[in-house]
Amino acid sequence: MALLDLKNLSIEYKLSDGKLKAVDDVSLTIDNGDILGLVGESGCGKSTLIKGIINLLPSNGKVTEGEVVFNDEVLNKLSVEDMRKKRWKEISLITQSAMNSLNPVYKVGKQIIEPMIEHDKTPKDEAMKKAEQLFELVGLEKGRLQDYPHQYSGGMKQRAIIAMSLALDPKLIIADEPTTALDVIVQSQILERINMLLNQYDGSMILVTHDISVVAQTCTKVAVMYGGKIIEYGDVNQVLKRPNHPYTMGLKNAFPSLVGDKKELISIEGTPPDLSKEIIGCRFAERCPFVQGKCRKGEIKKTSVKNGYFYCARAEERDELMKQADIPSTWESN
Ligand SMILES: Nc1ncnc2c1ncn2[C@@H]1O[C@H](COP(=O)(O)OP(=O)(O)OP(=O)(O)O)[C@@H](O)[C@H]1O
Repeated sequence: MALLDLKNLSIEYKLSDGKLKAVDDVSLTIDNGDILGLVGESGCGKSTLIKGIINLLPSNGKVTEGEVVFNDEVLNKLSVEDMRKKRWKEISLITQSAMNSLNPVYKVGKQIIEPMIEHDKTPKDEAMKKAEQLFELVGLEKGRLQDYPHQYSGGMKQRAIIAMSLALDPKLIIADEPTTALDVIVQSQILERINMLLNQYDGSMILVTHDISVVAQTCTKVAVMYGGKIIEYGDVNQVLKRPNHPYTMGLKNAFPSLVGDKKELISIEGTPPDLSKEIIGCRFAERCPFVQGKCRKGEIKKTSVKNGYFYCARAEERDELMKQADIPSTWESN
């Protein structure tokens, strides 16, 4: 049984003059120990998807189809109160704005140990010891536990929130661009340490990022989102070494490789589609250098591969497309 199973999940926002399908028929699974990278450009539906998973959609947002199954329980049918009980202990969320959720009137240490004492009935001195270890993990001095949030910089608050979200050994951490306020080296150090900690108790993580290099370094699985749909999903080694979808091929070209030779970075011209309009055919067609007539017609079929899938009308020609995708001139305005 998977820890998290998203089954054909669709989410819509109501607009004053219509609706917007921000998540379209998304399916994926996360097992214990998996670190899933959810990548894609701004506006492609990543935040909406994670808000849908934890039942935190704004009032105009709604799951219109599908299910979020976590530990054999359908989360999108739970009451707000039942869902609240699961947060922190079972599923913990780290967002950029979370750093504003530190309470200014309490010392940071108190805020970290309180959930351990309340939820897990951990004795106070043990909780404090764990808080110290977590601070070490995120690179904060333990003496800082005695400070108030206003004595912290933005980056320090971010680290404290990460420590807090790990305090109850949650089964699943959902981290929405958790380290972008920090510099690149610190980012990768912290992600590596979170990984090590999760490894100790087989915890899992969904890491939302627009940076495919971070995924390569941190994740076991990857879901590439574009225009509300996961257009490619699978094991990280498979997807990043041998991408099947032209958008993934393009993303790979657009980020520096962490290992290996320096290569020319090629950006993908254009912008993602407007999700408030109906999209017929492939949603990447407007920007795809390999677009043909058949890409603009009807539903694009799903092609299953080992441990994953992708949606491309030219799936059979994948090897040839990959060769062309490696050539910079392929991506010049088409
Ligand atoms: N409350 C809302 N009401 C209406 N539309 C919304 C709302 N929130 C997001 N959207 C729209 O849903 C789509 C997906 O947005 P979402 O924030 O999920 O994308 P994202 O990939 O997380 O982007 P970013 O990386 O910028 O956070 C966008 O078209 C966005 O404008």
